[in-house]
Amino acid sequence: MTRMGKIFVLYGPSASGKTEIQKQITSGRLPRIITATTRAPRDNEIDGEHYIFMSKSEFRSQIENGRFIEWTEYGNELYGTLKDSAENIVSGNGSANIILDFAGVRALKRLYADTFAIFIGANIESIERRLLLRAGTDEELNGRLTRARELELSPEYLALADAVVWNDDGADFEETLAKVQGIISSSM
Ligand SMILES: Nc1ncnc2c1ncn2[C@@H]1O[C@H](COP(=O)(O)OP(=O)(O)OP(=O)(O)O)[C@@H](O)[C@H]1O
Ligand SMILES: Nc1nc2c(ncn2[C@@H]2O[C@H](COP(=O)(O)O)[C@@H](O)[C@H]2O)c(=O)[nH]1
Repeated sequence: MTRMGKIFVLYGPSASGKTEIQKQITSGRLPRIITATTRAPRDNEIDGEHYIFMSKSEFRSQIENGRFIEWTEYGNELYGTLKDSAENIVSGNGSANIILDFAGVRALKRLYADTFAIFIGANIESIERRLLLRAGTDEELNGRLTRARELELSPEYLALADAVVWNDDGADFEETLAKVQGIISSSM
């Protein structure tokens, strides 16, 4: 399929700033594809806005019915992109943005040649500080830190990126945002 637009994927370690960046880059010209998850909503998260929240049995039944273009397991939870959420955007000519993990970036790149992956990184100290501020269990915190150390900050993970932006503590968030916006504008 020939499309004019691109799908900009933000990926990277937990707490690197993907969601904060996504809030600022999402617009009529660059809508966001809302994904689905079985994890519990965080305090500020609204069903249908931040994620489509569903039970594991519902998620599994949607997998069996072929409703996902891709899905993954992260921690002990399932995450996936529903065809319905993506189809208006990917069947048109416009661009869109989405947050995915490593498996999701690989899957989307296989499905859509016009996928542009932006790695949003942060050093492990920043990730740990931010995760400690976020309500969550010790198990979740440790799982996310281990995953960041062992996988999400690895050269293999970064190798999928078409562009890399670091957002460590101490970096001015506005500058991070300007870098991401510059990358998107010049690639759209
Ligand atoms: N440059 C920065 N300096 C300090 N704090 C930051 C910076 N950028 C983002 N943060 C903060 O870090 C926290 C994590 O950010 P965010 O939720 O966007 O991360 P994420 O990559 O979407 O995480 P996850 O993948 O775990 O959902 C938020 O509280 C956010 O405000
Ligand atoms: N492959 C996919 N990965 C996804 C999807 N939605 C989110 N994610 C990734 O999951 C982790 C954890 O997210 P969190 O909100 O619990 O912090 C993160 O890396 C996201 O990028 C999806 O539909 N498919």
